[in-house]
Amino acid sequence: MAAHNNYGAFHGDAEDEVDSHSPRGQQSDPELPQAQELQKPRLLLMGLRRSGKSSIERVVFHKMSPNETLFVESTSKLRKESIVLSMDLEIWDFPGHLDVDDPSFDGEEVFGGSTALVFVIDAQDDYLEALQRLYTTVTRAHKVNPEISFEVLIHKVDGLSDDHKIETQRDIHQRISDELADAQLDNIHLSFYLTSIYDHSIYEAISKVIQKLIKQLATFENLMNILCSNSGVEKAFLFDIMSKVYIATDSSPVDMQSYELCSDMIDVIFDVSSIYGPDTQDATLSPSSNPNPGNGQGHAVIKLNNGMVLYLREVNRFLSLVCLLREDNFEKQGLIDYNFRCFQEAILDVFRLRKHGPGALKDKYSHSYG
Ligand SMILES: Nc1nc2c(ncn2[C@@H]2O[C@H](COP(=O)(O)OP(=O)(O)OP(=O)(O)O)[C@@H](O)[C@H]2O)c(=O)[nH]1
Repeated sequence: MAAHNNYGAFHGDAEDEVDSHSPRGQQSDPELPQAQELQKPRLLLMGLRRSGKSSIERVVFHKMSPNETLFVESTSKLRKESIVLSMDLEIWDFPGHLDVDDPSFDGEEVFGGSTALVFVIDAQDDYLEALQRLYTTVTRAHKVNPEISFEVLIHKVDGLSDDHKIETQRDIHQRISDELADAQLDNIHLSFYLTSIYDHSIYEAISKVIQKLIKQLATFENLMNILCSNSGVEKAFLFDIMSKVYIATDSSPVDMQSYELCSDMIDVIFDVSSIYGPDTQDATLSPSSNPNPGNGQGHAVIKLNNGMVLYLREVNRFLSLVCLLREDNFEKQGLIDYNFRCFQEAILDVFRLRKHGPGALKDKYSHSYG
């Protein structure tokens, strides 16, 4: 153990060794791209002390309730975690006192193998020190790994008025852009999100961060566009059901209200199904607390009192599609179901192709292989 190592990570004293965690007892799905054939994307969570990093990770990936995070202890050493969602992911949660200029910090190792750096700024606090840390972290990381993406969460905005939120984002953006420009580093791109664990904003932001890690995102989006335009669907989200992160949506703009409705549907359906649903192998929808996988056949409908319908269809045991459409269009449910089956098959083909290469679909599309 390195005596003066203030992040305790790479010399064997990390708080948790890379610990394979799958929420609610899941195992990796052989149908999905797995770590051995993909390099597992690694997300770094950084920020000052008590900015809310660990809370974000616990709320989104461990289903901790926001109020419980009040009792989360300050992180003293790096926590590494391996998360199995619809994709494998590694998350490294750094303690707030981490100094990337400290000689014991191995920037090559940390930034070299990482895909995204999520920097959390506490918007309820004076953020000048955080901006200074953001600048040093970003410049160091970019030097080591120009491919790494920078995601800045302006966090705890639940305490701010709408005007104040916008002003804070503008100010933070301006200050960091000026500093980077002064150092002639304006080629570094940072994305900003206003977040809070007390509403859906944190899920939306993490969804966007995760989507950047998905190489097949454009294919998923295309498939969703085709499904929506041929089925009269206004908006559709492909959700990772355990985290409620959406890994893809169609290309129409995301409005927060539709996202909240679709995301809440997952909670409602899985809560109801965990109480009233069958708890055996034939469970069609796998309830949140039920380790039995769904079989990709589950579906649920909620008719809203404003003439809209929410329609959920399970794609496989990790993913569900949630659509928002007009009740009139839902009259052609047979057509929607047929289109959904084509969509489901195409999504699963993408995963097979990714895992096994073009040969995986040889029998199915023999004409295209000569
Ligand atoms: N109001 C509000 N409080 C939050 C939010 N997110 C986290 N917190 C609170 O912020 C405090 C610190 O959260 P942590 O997750 O421990 O922060 P951290 O960045 O991991 O802190 P260190 O472990 O010291 O690096 C906790 O009391 C959380 O309840 C948020 O969105 N809004």
